[in-house]
Amino acid sequence: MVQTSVIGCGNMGSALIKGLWRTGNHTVTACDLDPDALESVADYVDRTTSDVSEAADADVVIVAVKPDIVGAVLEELELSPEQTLISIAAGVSTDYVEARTDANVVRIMPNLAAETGDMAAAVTGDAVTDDVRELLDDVGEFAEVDEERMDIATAVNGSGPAFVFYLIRAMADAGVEGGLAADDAETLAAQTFKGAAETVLRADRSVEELIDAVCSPNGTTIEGMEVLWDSDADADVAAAVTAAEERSAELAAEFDSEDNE
Ligand SMILES: NC(=O)C1=CN([C@@H]2O[C@H](COP(=O)(O)OP(=O)(O)OC[C@H]3O[C@@H](n4cnc5c(N)ncnc54)[C@H](OP(=O)(O)O)[C@@H]3O)[C@@H](O)[C@H]2O)C=CC1
Ligand SMILES: O=C(O)[C@@H]1CCC=N1
Repeated sequence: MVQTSVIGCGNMGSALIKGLWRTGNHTVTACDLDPDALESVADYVDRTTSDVSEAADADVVIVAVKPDIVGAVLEELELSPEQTLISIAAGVSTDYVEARTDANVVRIMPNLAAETGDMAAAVTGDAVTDDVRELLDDVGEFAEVDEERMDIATAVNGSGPAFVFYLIRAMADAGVEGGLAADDAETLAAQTFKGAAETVLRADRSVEELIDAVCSPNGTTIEGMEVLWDSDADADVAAAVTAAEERSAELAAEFDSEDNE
């Protein structure tokens, strides 16, 4: 069992906690100042605390607070070089965290799907150990990337679920417009995204080949694809990703300038 602490049990921290709980490989301590946040994860952890120093008693400490709180939490957190500190904050560099702890620092950009064991994560840093890889494997898929790629990874897989939720909503709304019950439309749209994603991950065909496979000659899909190919839908998705990437870089620049003050 890996002793793991999660500091900050909001949207992302609680998703990681629930994902880790499902694996059965972790003894988890949840730490948050908000009693309601602790209450919401109490069924998935071994211990809850509002005291950061209690959360320090772990092999792996995941700091899952908002970026602007990371510095304050690190000030309170005394760790040794034998421990691993995982930082998941958007725009907060490995250097920023390393300068404030003695622990091995690993920077990860996770996503909300950790909760169901379907997380896509980017990880960076020299201290990525097999234990960290195992943890990431436990809750989904991961890619090891250079630190300079963390802004784009943040946009693609960190913010990405929101973009996909938006697309699911658009497809479900079209279903409702066509007469499906709202619940059915949402289930059909969401399951279609899930199935399509699984197909991409498992098939040995390219995305283009898979589109071809759905488009029967003189059939229905090609009519819809013609609309998409004639639209700016791909450019709009790319613009959303770029906007998120730029914001991540902006946050990183703010933290760098704080470091140099
Ligand atoms: N949301 C997402 O999908 C993703 C988020 N991230 C990163 O995860 C981090 C957390 O984001 P998110 O979960 O959305 O944020 P939330 O605000 O939902 O969660 C943060 C939690 O930390 C608590 N907190 C604040 N100060 C402390 C402290 N000193 N000690 C312990 N707990 C504290 C907050 O309590 P209170 O509300 O009372 O302040 C809150 O419960 C961010 O750095 C973000 O960049 C990364 C990938 C995806
Ligand atoms: O929106 C954010 O800043 C965080 C980081 C990636 C997803 N949510």
